[in-house]
Amino acid sequence: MTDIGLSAPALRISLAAPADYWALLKPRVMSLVVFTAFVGLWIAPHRGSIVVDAVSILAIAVGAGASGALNQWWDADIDAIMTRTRNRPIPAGRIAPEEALSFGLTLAVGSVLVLGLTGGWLAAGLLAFTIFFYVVVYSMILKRRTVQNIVIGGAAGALPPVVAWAAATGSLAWAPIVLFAIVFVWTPPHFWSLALVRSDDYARAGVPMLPVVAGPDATRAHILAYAVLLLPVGLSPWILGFAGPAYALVAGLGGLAFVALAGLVYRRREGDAARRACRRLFGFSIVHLFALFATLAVERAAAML
Ligand code: HEM
Ligand SMILES: CC(C)=CCC/C(C)=C/CC/C(C)=C/COP(=O)(O)OP(=O)(O)O
Repeated sequence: MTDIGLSAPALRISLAAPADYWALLKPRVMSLVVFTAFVGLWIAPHRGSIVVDAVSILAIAVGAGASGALNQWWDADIDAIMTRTRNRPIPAGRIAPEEALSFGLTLAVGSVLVLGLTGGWLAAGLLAFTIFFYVVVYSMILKRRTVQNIVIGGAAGALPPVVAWAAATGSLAWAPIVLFAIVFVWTPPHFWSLALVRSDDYARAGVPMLPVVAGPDATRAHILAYAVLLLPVGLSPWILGFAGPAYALVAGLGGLAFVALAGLVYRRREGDAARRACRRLFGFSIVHLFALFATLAVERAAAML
């Protein structure tokens, strides 16, 4: 918070810097979430005007950011304990929890209403459900209670392309459900590769992440299993006929590279080599998901020429 310097205590006003509100939205993580939503809308068969579609994507982005702010409001106590998160605006004391709560709630309600007006009430209902799932089901209920927290909670991160498809078409279909499945299967290895390196943080905060509860070796086996599963799931848009050969190539080669990197995580169990393997898989997870969705979008753009 920036003290704007009025000296009498009754007149002291504290304002958080815009950068701190921005950080409440978890912008880097949400950028990829919003990109998957954009692709869900882009490949949908019926699209509205460019302005209406742009406002729909903006509403989904704001809803995602709002859920990040509400997550940080709820998790402030554990974020204060973990090295990775202790400098976030609430635990660092730069934003008051109640400010974050009203900021998050206002953006959440606003984003759902705007999406209702531009993309229809099916999409708005799905966005509201996604925010609810991340904040209430994942953050408030599962995260501190079950080792399967991120497997189930991952559904929230996988829903944005479905929300966006619904905004474009007013209905649902198999294609967005397949996109949901890709992000859903991708999330556990994405997250556990980081959790393996950060397991001390989670242990100190008392969060029952897989490496803390089941140990690193079981986590490595889970990572490898999900990486193997991601290969056919990643190829399914091509198998089902709504993606072309470029996509098949990216999903096939990228999926094999993902399995290979997960294999290295499985085999390298000690010291710096183990940590490097985890960081490499975490970094590649982001590149791979981006590449899958970007290729779908480019193929669709090429088909429209
Ligand atoms: C339950 C689901 C998920 C969990 C538990 C999770 C967890 C995390 C964590 C802990 C980080 C590190 C963030 C940080 O350094 O503060 C991270 C980074 C990231 N996540 Fe996820 N994630 C999930 C789902 C997703 C989804 C669905 C996406 C996108 C579609 C995504 C995209 C990213 C990106 C792009 C980063 C890197 C951000 C950076 O550069 O700092 N995550 N994730
Ligand atoms: C449209 C909409 C509402 C989208 C939401 C998308 C969503 C649920 C993304 C999950 C992203 C994420 C960073 C989870 C982190 O888990 P965490 O909160 O346990 O991570 P942390 O320890 O970094 O806080």
